[in-house]
Amino acid sequence: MTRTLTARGIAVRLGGTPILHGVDLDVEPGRVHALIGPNGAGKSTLLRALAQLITPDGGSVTSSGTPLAGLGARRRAQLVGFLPQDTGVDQDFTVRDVVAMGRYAHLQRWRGPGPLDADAVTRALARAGVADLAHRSVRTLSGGQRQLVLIAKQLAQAPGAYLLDEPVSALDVAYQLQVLNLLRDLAGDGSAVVAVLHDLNLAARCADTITMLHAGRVRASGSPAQVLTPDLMAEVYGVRAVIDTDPATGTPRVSALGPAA
Ligand SMILES: Nc1ncnc2c1ncn2[C@@H]1O[C@H](COP(=O)(O)OP(=O)(O)OP(=O)(O)O)[C@@H](O)[C@H]1O
Repeated sequence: MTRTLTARGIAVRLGGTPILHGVDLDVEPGRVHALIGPNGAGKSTLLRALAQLITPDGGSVTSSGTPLAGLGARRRAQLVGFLPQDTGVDQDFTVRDVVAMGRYAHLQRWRGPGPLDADAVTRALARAGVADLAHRSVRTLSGGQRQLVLIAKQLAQAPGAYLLDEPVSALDVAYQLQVLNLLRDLAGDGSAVVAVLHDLNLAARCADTITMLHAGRVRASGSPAQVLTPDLMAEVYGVRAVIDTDPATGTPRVSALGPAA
């Protein structure tokens, strides 16, 4: 399912405080789009608004022209999937059970899962690299393993757009690369992918486009080379940074050297 995800003028207030001020975002199918910005810039809030987990006070989110607001949960889950930043799980489900919950979006009303759903779950477990954990209780997993399991759940859900809040924050370097390659593969399949990434060099390597948020507003949006500039690093992060080209990957490389002058 190839669908464009578009946000226009997203405004959000939380606890009476304005957090997002008219944010626009365009994510094309087949593209990985990174959201970056300092702590508290509003990245998670924007992702939650895109996923309709919070109702924006203004603006709209559409999937290839279909407004997400007001859709039923099942239809919405076909269009967008969300990986939260906090992957804590309280209940005593097996890994396979959790991944199978991703199939909810595709089950017929009054019908249980069928062989196609079971196949989709098996493939998702394998693709996320957690097939060997399938029968473990999620409560017994490490933070990184839980992150991979929730990514597998999204793969089973197979939405039009994947929204991932810091999907590699708990992962070791090998799994970081595995997940970032997976995001590229999902885009290659025609999905729209939006990921909050704190590691700017990983964002530069993985993303086609980057949006930089600052204090609830889009400060810059474009290719990694357009967004990762010394001026914006100084203005938005308050750091003096040298940007060169990583000789191994050919993508921009950010070296933060100290506080901005
Ligand atoms: N429920 C809430 N009530 C009031 N303010 C909130 C609430 N949730 C978040 N905020 C505030 O909204 C702002 C944006 O938070 P958000 O989590 O979206 O930022 P972020 O860019 O994802 O940050 P981080 O990189 O630290 O995860 C912060 O100042 C935060 O304190």
